Amino acid sequence: MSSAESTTMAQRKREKRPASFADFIVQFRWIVVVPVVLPLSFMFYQYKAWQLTIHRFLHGPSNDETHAEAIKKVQKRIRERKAATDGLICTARPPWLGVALRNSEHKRSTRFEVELGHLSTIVWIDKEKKLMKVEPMVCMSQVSHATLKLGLAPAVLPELDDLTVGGVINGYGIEGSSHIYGLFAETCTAFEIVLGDGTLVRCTADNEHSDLFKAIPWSHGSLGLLVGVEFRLIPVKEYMRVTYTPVHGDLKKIAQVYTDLFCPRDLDQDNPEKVPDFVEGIVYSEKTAVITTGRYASYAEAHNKGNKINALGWWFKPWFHIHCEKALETGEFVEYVPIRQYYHRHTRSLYWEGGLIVPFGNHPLFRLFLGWLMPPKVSILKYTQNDAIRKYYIQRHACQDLLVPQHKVAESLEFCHDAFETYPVWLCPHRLFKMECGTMLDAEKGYAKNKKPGDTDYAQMWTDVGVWGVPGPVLREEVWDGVEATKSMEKWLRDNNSYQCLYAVVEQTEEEFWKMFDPTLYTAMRRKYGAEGAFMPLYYKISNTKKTPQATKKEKNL
Ligand SMILES: NC(=O)C1=CN([C@@H]2O[C@H](COP(=O)(O)OP(=O)(O)OC[C@H]3O[C@@H](n4cnc5c(N)ncnc54)[C@H](OP(=O)(O)O)[C@@H]3O)[C@@H](O)[C@H]2O)C=CC1
Ligand SMILES: C=C(/C=C/[C@@H](C)[C@H]1CC[C@H]2C3=CC=C4C[C@@H](O)CC[C@]4(C)[C@H]3CC[C@]12C)C(C)C
Repeated sequence: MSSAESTTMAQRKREKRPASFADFIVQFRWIVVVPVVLPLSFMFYQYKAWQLTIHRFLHGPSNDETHAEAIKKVQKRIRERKAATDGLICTARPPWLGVALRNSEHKRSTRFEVELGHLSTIVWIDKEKKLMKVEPMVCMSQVSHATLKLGLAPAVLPELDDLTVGGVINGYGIEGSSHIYGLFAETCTAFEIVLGDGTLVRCTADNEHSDLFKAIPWSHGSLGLLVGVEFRLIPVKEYMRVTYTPVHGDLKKIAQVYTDLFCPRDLDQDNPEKVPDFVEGIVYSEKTAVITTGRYASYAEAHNKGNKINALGWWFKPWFHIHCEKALETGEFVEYVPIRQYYHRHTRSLYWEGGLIVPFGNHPLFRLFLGWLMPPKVSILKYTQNDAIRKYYIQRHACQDLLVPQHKVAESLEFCHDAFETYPVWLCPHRLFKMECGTMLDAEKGYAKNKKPGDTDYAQMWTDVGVWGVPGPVLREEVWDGVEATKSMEKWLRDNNSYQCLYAVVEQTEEEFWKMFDPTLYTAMRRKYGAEGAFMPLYYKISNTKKTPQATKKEKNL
């Protein structure tokens, strides 16, 4: 059945549903956001910047010694824990401060909180070795600020200023360069972990703790507390040469054009001539998409006569996804974007979620006079949202990412059209390196015997399909159930050897969860490194269910 036919079916089945109080509150949320949340967000960013400058002025730059002292505080706190009476360990970060959308019920149950807020400095940058060491609460804006002025950048720099290094490693972090380097955690060379008994271990891909090193990504702090990270940097140029390629056709055609733009059919995937530095797809409807590909470019190249430079990061410029959409009318075009502005292209509009929060946010007059206040800080949005808004985002809104093998992109788009009918959809490719040691995520078994475009012997190409926004039926005021849609997506993912991203709301049961993710290495590492009975287990942390005293007790006995 074609996606067009299935839409019509879905539309016919759905009954009308009158707008509720929650719809009303969400529609007029801007009344609080514009005069309150935006100025508060702005002040918060200024405060943070000054705090860092003053800290540096008073204490000088951080180094391995100051870092070691900071770790001791974490070890001391963990050693104070009485296993028999205290709750299980988690970080002391309040849920509203984090970027994740899920409920963080575990932070409302009995728990033993460990403060990591003081671990928020850059320890060093080694320009020669192209390595950087940071503490886990360092956020992405600090990383890009410190590295770009040296002509370097993390190989993968997840977008959104407030994401923390600890968060994108223990969860996941992706960017348009992930088709070359993998997810953020895969660009890391060492993790420092404080275990349940307060011991500090340094693990790397090939030392005696390499098993723990491989198990940390996606573990959400359930194996130990991450207190230091070393990761790779790459040299970057001043500009990104961006090509905007429009696609008109069905979802299969969109998936094909997208794949062809970065996966050479002759499988010559490691040839930089054939593979761009950056890739991203924005699917605007089941018939239209724009794929952007980027290549680093020097100042001299960008300023060659005839080249178009677009400093699209200025506050008065149109939001990036709206700008890209123009290619559907004008046809393919090329322009040069200053590199930092390219890295932060979706930040001002929170991808396209900003449009639901400030509906006139892309209006030229708003941009001109107040655009510099954007975006609202996710944490302040979370802090000021009431229960009706929180439930709306679970029941009447889509915010999920599906990680699917590249050869399943077309099918996943068709599925998403049927289940969510939410546009735009984000496409971001990423490599999954072949692990074969029971990591939670891995390339499909045996994929290398039948390699498809994008695959190499050591990694399979995957794509993050990001479905964020208001579903078609909700826009048409029809019945649509976000919980049911999420459950059907989770089933589809399990049936298709694919994965759900865990910053979002998870509805599947624990049993189903461990069918989606491989528990082998994770479970072994919990046992080997003494995390059982010390750190909250993963499913307990990410699931949406209320943490009753009974549930906590059961988890403690694990
Ligand atoms: N471009 C991208 O890749 C984007 C990614 N995201 C998502 O946002 C999430 C990150 O948000 P952020 O606010 O930074 O992180 P969070 O505070 O939400 O942390 C994410 C998880 O990691 C655990 N964690 C965080 N730091 C540590 C640490 N130092 N040691 C042990 N465990 C830790 C937390 O444990 P605890 O619960 O105990 O606090 C939590 O379970 C990512 O995981 C990603 O899924 C969102 C937008 C964009
Ligand atoms: C997964 C990616 C990006 C996802 C973003 C689009 C979402 C990540 C967290 C989301 C949000 C968190 C909390 C919110 C508070 C609510 O009151 C309003 C919505 C929101 C701001 C919500 C909006 C979408 C996110 C920012 C990748 C991999 C790029």
